Amino acid sequence: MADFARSHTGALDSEAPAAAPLDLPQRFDEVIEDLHVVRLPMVTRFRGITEREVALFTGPSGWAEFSPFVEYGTEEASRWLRASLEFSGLIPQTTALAEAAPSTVPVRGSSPAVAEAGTSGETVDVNGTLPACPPDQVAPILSRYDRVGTVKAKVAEHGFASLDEDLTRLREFRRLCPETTLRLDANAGYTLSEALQACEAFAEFDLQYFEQPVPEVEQLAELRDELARRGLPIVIAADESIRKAEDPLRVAELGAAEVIIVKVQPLGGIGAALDVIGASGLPAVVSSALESSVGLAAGAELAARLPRTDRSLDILGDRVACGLGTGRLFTADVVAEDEALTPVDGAIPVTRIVPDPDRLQQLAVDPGRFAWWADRLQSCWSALRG
Ligand SMILES: O=C(O)CCC(=O)C1=CC=C[C@@H](O)[C@@H]1C(=O)O
Ligand SMILES: [Mg+2]
Repeated sequence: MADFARSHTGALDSEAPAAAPLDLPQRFDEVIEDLHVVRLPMVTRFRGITEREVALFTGPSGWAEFSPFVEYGTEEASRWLRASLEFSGLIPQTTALAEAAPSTVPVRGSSPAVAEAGTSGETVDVNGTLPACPPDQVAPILSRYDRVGTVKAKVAEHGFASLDEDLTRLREFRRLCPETTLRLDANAGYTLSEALQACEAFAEFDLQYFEQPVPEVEQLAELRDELARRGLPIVIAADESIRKAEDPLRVAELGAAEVIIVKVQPLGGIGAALDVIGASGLPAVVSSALESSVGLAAGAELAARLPRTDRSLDILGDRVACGLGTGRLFTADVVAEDEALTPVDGAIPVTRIVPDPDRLQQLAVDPGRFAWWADRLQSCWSALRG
């Protein structure tokens, strides 16, 4: 049993937990045998960070990752915990998940601790991710992805002020990769009028879609109307606007996006994500939340179960390239390179990951950070109990 911090303050965010209370024991350490917290160094700054802390634990179905970004409060982070508990088998799968395609997946890693290992050999396509970087970094970053057919580039890191740098980086990208499918992601970095100017400027790059140019759902809808009025055929995707069960319906009702980006942990699990996709009726792309291979495995399982509609085929093609290639943004992972879910020829396998104990030790955070994560886990656990 891991040595969990006992100094839990019990201080929760004031809001109610994200979904119906779960019937869980009072303390999570009565259930979780083995908790590890590791720090993964990144090859470059991404989303403002250069290292990523993630917590890993195991349950009846195998290893799962709990890795809300450190600034997230308990209410939001407890959805991430619900996802990890479901993936580890510590809480039952939701109906959508249980009813989806068969779930026998192979196991990779040091010791196949999960009995139901299969040999499906299934893979899902991924996109490369190009962070906001100087133009001379474009080639070295892309070379880490070898033969990837789709790239997602981050723009608007400093809002509209980044536009010139973004255009220089994207021109360098197009010079190097004239045929590669390109997506952009502004992480809600523009106002509506800035987004319109940016779309005018980005139209030359032949985009598959543009992810979350503006923060609000209503602004996304207005942006789409105005793009149509100006005859700019840019497909808008919603990412930050899709976090709770009710969000996709609102996005669909307002016509705010033509594509939704879904992430397993923020949405509360694979089953919840499938519900969200079903409710919206919109084409979906699965993205990572910048996870270790353990967390990426849950994303790959969801990606393998994406419904394919005519609209999805039309916008996203035969095989949806998901944002699950982010293993390439780290310099270390919890399994050896040849077992990690890093893309090879633009795809990753659908498989369960068992971390390597030596790596868990080498990458472990210091006791203070471990105690912080154990405390956070307990807070989220208490919130889920309601
Ligand atoms: O989609 C990808 O290619 C990579 C994942 C990615 O972009 C993200 C991962 C984690 C946090 C987010 O800020 C970011 C995103 O906005 O999609
Ligand atoms: Mg995004």
